[in-house]
Amino acid sequence: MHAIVDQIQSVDLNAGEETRRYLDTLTKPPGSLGGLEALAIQLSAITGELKPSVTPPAVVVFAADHGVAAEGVSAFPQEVTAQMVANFANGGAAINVFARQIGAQVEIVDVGVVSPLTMQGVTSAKVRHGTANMVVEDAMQVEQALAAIDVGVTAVERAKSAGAKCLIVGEMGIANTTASSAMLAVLTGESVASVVGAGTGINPQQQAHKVAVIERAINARQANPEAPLEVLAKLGGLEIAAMTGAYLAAAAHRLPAIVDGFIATVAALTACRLCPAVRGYLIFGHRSQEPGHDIALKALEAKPLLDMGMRLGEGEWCRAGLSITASSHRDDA
Ligand SMILES: O=C(O)c1ccc[n+]([C@@H]2O[C@H](COP(=O)([O-])O)[C@@H](O)[C@H]2O)c1
Ligand SMILES: Cc1cc2nc[nH]c2cc1C
Repeated sequence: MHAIVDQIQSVDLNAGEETRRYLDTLTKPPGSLGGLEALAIQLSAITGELKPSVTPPAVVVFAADHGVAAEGVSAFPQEVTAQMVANFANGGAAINVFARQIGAQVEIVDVGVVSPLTMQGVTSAKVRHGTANMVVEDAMQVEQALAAIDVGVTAVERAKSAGAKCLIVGEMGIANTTASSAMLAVLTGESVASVVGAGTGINPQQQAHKVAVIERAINARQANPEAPLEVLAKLGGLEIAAMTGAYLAAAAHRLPAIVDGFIATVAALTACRLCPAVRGYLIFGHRSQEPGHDIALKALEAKPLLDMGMRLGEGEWCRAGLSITASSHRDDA
């Protein structure tokens, strides 16, 4: 496995307990701030500090293409991945607006977009030009999955060196709900039909086709559910691997990491299967409209902070959620 896993230690439960005791000294019935208190306790356990700060935050968006897009599983064509990367780089996407509002730097990382894409504002870290079509062959080799994990690790290390105190990970990849649904079905043993949703907005007929495509891929690839790296390589995606690496690195460097959306949660599940101690470092931002998200959250015993019907995937939670997270530790009352 990637060497970063050896650097991961469990969160500091004693620091969490100290914060719980402190919260109980404040002028309110013990525990009456519910989830906000749980968040404050978790942030202390992550950082080891009684009053940690989550600002400034960093947003990192990983982008890559998926060979399975050729099966007609998305409402959008593959070219949209590269178009959106250009949009992120030009500051015109939703995540740019939200990031500006919370004072976050944004890094866009090309970990495997099909087109060449050399433009200012995009970190070029292509492991390959999109994955292969998982119905026909393994999406990628295990070595490529490891290289993509490494792209995520180094992006987090850059953000930490630049002073980030919390990490918001987003993604862009046409057809990546197909890849994540396939991974999730194998990792949890749930039926494909129960995890698959409309993604970017396909109709019920196209959704039935998407289920059939994923079932064919799962049968053809025969990934071992107990081997997360194999599941990632055979059925996953380059940006999903990079996000997995980002969560591993966040844990290794004791940075709170926000898991935002369905694809991100499947990457988080993969990271936790690779190293269970990662779980304590993850904060679940919001509940996506994608039906598989509930299944992934249940597998992680996670309760998201917000439920607003969002299903973008760029890191959109950050605008609404960062203020909640930050307020759990504001000491100006
Ligand atoms: O994060 C989510 O919950 C989410 C749910 C549905 C779609 N998306 C985004 O839409 C793209 C994948 O959708 P699709 O239909 O092409 O598989 C990809 O760019 C994701 O960022 C994201
Ligand atoms: C337009 C568009 C923007 C996105 N942002 C993240 N995933 C996306 C998918 C599409 C299709």
